[in-house]
Amino acid sequence: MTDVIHTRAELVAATAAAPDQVAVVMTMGALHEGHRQLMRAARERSAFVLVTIFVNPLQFGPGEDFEKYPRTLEADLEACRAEGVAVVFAPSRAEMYPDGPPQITMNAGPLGEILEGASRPGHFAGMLTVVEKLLRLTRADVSYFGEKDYQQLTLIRRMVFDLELGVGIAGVPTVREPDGLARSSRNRYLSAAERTSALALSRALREGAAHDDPDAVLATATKILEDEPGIRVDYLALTGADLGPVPASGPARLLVAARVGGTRLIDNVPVRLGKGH
Ligand SMILES: Nc1ncnc2c1ncn2[C@@H]1O[C@H](COP(=O)(O)OP(=O)(O)OP(=O)(O)O)[C@@H](O)[C@H]1O
Ligand SMILES: CC(C)(CO)[C@@H](O)C(=O)[O-]
Ligand code: BAL
Repeated sequence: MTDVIHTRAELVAATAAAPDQVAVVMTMGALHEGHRQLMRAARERSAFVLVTIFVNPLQFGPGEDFEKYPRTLEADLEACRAEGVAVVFAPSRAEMYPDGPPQITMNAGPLGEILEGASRPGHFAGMLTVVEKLLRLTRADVSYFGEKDYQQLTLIRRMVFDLELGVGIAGVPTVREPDGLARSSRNRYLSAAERTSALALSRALREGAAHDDPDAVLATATKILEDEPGIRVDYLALTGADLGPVPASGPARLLVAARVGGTRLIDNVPVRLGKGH
């Protein structure tokens, strides 16, 4: 049985009665296989999985897709029931921000300024603010996030470390379509032709990551992206696994963001640099 609740009072009652650790999966709804993988990972750890569904206005900039973001609550609840989720918390905007937009918000620091942060100013401050609130409101023991949003995951880990939030953060590898496209709620905006163009992102990352030399990684990925006329690349970046400088050898990350028609997509993969890795 999955309880669907909308208020803080109901949330307090639900978590007080939790029979196990509170394992939280935070989402903006329009649930797909990627979200379901997070729920399954959470279920392995706890009998009490709580999913939040909230399209957080604070993390959307002017001209972004806050209004048109897909809202599919009934189908989302079906997915949560099928995954054995104990509680779905789907608050209204007023429930989350009873006094309007908060005056005190998170500062995402220097890691919040690069890549996604450079393209979406204020996005990570808004994201961290709601994640911190949801960690507290749900009394989470552990929370699960996808590597698809790798910079988000990295920043959440950093916030938990820097602010001693005392909650576990678990990362889950990106779930892909059989042809490689990373699952995303925004994929449903794509026409058939755009979806074909969008495949260049995962192909560029996959073929780039097959190399162990940074120049070859970037040259391979760049060529594939340049050869696809249906996309406009926002960034392609090779970083350390912590999003810092590229190491001479060892784990690194290759990240991309691009517009396909009117849709902005992101993706990333791990890379092993240096011979013998
Ligand atoms: N393909 C995926 N594989 C693994 N985790 C995912 C995937 N897609 C989303 N997630 C994770 O699900 C959680 C909720 O993400 P969100 O609701 O924004 O979905 P989304 O599909 O990333 O949406 P969008 O792409 O439109 O931002 C995040 O932790 C996110 O990283
Ligand atoms: C973590 C999150 C639910 C916060 O709004 C959102 O950024 C997302 O869906 O990845
Ligand atoms: N998936 C990250 C949330 C966002 O794009 O706003």
